[in-house]
Amino acid sequence: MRLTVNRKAHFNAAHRLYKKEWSDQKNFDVFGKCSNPNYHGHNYELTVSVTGEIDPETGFVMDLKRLKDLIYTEVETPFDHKNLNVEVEEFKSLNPTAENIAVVIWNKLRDKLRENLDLQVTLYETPRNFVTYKGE
Ligand SMILES: Nc1nc2c(c(=O)[nH]1)N=C([C@H](O)[C@H](O)COP(=O)(O)OP(=O)(O)OP(=O)(O)O)CN2
Ligand SMILES: [Zn+2]
Repeated sequence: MRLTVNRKAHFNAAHRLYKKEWSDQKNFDVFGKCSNPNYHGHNYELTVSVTGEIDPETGFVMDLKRLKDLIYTEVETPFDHKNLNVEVEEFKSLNPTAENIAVVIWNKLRDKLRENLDLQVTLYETPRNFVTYKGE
């Protein structure tokens, strides 16, 4: 019997969607207002979902306190109140779209979870724009 435990988190961050090889006009044509050279911010909402068997001894799929601490260390501390393009190593050479941010978060958390647990991340960039990634 496999169940999913979920933990929500949030972070505020600035970004700019652009390709450095392109002119500001071409970036605007492709990425619109999110290519503003002076950056802009989002209130990102994250849901991390971990699926596995219930441990008969603890009754846990995974200790949600440990999941909370992992998200804090791997996501909130490095991303919250940061300019993603400028201050976060992964996005110095990777466009910080919601898709790419979700993949980076998934990879960071995947490394810290037991192999028999499945992981999905859902990232809201705005209240109406969100992406999901489960490593496929
Ligand atoms: N596939 C993607 N498309 C877009 C992304 C993205 O990360 N992946 N990002 C953006 C912008 O960064 C931003 O998310 C869009 O902002 P906006 O259009 O203002 O979105 P809203 O939901 O706030 O817009 P409403 O008009 O209020 O619905 C663009 N595309
Ligand atoms: Zn944006």
